[in-house]
Amino acid sequence: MSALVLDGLVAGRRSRTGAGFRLPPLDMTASPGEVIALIGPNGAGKTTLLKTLAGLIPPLAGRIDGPASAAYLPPPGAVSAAFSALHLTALGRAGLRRWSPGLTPDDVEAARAALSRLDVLDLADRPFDRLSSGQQQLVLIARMFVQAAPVCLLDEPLAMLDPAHAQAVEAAVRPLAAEGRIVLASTHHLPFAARADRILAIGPDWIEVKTPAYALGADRIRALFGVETTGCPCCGQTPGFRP
Ligand SMILES: Nc1ncnc2c1ncn2[C@@H]1O[C@H](COP(=O)(O)OP(=O)(O)OP(=O)(O)O)[C@@H](O)[C@H]1O
Repeated sequence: MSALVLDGLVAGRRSRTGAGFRLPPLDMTASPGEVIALIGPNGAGKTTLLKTLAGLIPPLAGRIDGPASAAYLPPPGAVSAAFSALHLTALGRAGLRRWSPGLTPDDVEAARAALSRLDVLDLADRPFDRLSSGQQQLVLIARMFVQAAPVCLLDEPLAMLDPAHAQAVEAAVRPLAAEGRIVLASTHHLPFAARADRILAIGPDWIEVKTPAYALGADRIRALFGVETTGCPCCGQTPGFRP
């Protein structure tokens, strides 16, 4: 799998008057197997950047080179589907095989394996729309496993989750990368960001990609959120760092 190379990428939103939202230029190379956490205050531009990387919003300037396809996981509650969890997971394979009027045995097998891997095979026959937010997140991450996308973009995967589901979702993220994918995940949960390989922080007029130890230092947290803390401004938990 190849690296994701951002060369002077400017993500933003155009407005009719031309004065839309615009992030500073971003230069970054992400390697296969890397987990990068996106942090920044509300409205900083995390979703805008992820959607730009997913090809859902055109860049305002610069280049995105590397893998041709990316899978985008929207924030919890954003996906509505009347299919079963198994069906929705299996549909992740739609781009990988010839057109078929229904699911093939291979689709079903791949979906069952992915759901089982995330310990949610018991949800297979449940309608996706009737699952809780945390259950839906796990199913959508299972779909990422069958999608085989080299870049996985997760928009606040831990939002609205209780500690147990947050732990389960976080535990599912690292294996996505361990299979050689590049994972970018936005979050307001700094202990989760602390366990990433690198942190992409979006400030008021700056953007930087640093180690967790640097990005979560008191100075950078103050610059980013305007709060005095060495722990997570949301939960007070002290971030831990990967060795
Ligand atoms: N569809 C849209 N059209 C125009 N501007 C938008 C649109 N969506 C978001 N914006 C603006 O773009 C800026 C960045 O928003 P974005 O959703 O990317 O921030 P975020 O960092 O993901 O925020 P949060 O942490 O609150 O989810 C904000 O000023 C927002 O108002």
